[in-house]
Amino acid sequence: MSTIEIKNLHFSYHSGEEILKGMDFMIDQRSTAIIGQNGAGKTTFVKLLKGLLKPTQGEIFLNGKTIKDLTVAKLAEHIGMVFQNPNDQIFKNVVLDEVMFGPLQIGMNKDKANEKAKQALELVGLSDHINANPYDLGLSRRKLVAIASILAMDTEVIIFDEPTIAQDYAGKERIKDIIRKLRDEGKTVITIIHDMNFVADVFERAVVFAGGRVVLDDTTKNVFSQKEILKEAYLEQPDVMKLCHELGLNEKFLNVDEFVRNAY
Ligand SMILES: Nc1ncnc2c1ncn2[C@@H]1O[C@H](COP(=O)(O)OP(=O)(O)OP(=O)(O)O)[C@@H](O)[C@H]1O
Repeated sequence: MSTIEIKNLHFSYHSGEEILKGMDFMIDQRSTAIIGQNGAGKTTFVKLLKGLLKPTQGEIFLNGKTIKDLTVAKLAEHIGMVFQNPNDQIFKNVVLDEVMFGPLQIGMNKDKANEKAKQALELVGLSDHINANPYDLGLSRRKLVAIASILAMDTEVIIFDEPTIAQDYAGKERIKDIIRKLRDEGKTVITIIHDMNFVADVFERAVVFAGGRVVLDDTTKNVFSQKEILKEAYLEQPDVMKLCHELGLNEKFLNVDEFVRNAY
C-alpha cells in the first residue's frame, strides 16, 4: 500500500502562467478520481507524479521519500501510467511483445514478464489476441492493450488518464472491474476522468481541481453533494444525484445501486 504526499505543489510551463498554484493533499489507499474542467491541470499533475515534469516549487513524496532525485526510469518501477491516447503508448507490432515491453524495461526477466503480460491480457479480456498487431484492433481494444501493458509492470501505483474514452458499455464495465480489483489488491489507483457517472460507480474518493487548486477532496458522495462548488468548477453531478434533487428526496444517492438499495 503506497502513499503519495503532495506539498505546496506549483507548476508553470515555460509560457509563464501558473497552472498549479499550490496544492497540498495526500493520496492514500482509497481509489481516487481526479476531476476538473478541461485545462484544470489534471494531466499536468500526473505528469509531475511520473517525474515527466518537475515542479517549479513544492515537492512530491512517495512512501515518505521525495521523488525529486529519482530518474523517470526509476520512478517507472513504482508508478505506471496509462495515457489517454493508446497511440501515444503502443509501438510494437505484436500485442504480447507490447505488453511485455514495460516489465522488461523495469528489469523483470523474460519468463516473469511473459507471465505478467499474459495475466494482464487475461484481465483486460484480450487473451485471444496476444499474437495480433495492436493496430489491427479497434480503438477500444487498443486502449485495453495499453492498460494491460501497464498492469503487467505490477507497479504499486497505477494512474489512468481518461480510461473510458472510446469504450462502450461492456468496455466500461470491464474497466470498472479492473480498477476495483487493483484497489482490492492494495494498489494505489489514481484516475483522471470526465465521466461523473463512472466516478460515482467506482471511486471511493474524489479530488476536484479548479483554478490551479484543490477545491474539494472528500468521499465521492460528499464531493458530489457540493452542488454549488461543483457548479463553480464547471462540473456536473452524476445523473442519479441530479434525479434525487429533481425528485426532492431528502437523501441523495450516488448511483443506481445505492438508489435501488435505499430509496424504496
Ligand atoms: N506543453 C505545454 N506547454 C504549455 N502549456 C501547456 C502544455 N500542456 C498543457 N498546457 C496548458 O496547461 C493547462 C492545463 O492543461 P492540462 O492538460 O494539464 O489540463 P487537464 O485538466 O488535463 O485538461 P483536459 O481535461 O482537457 O485533459 C492548459 O491551459 C493547457 O493549455
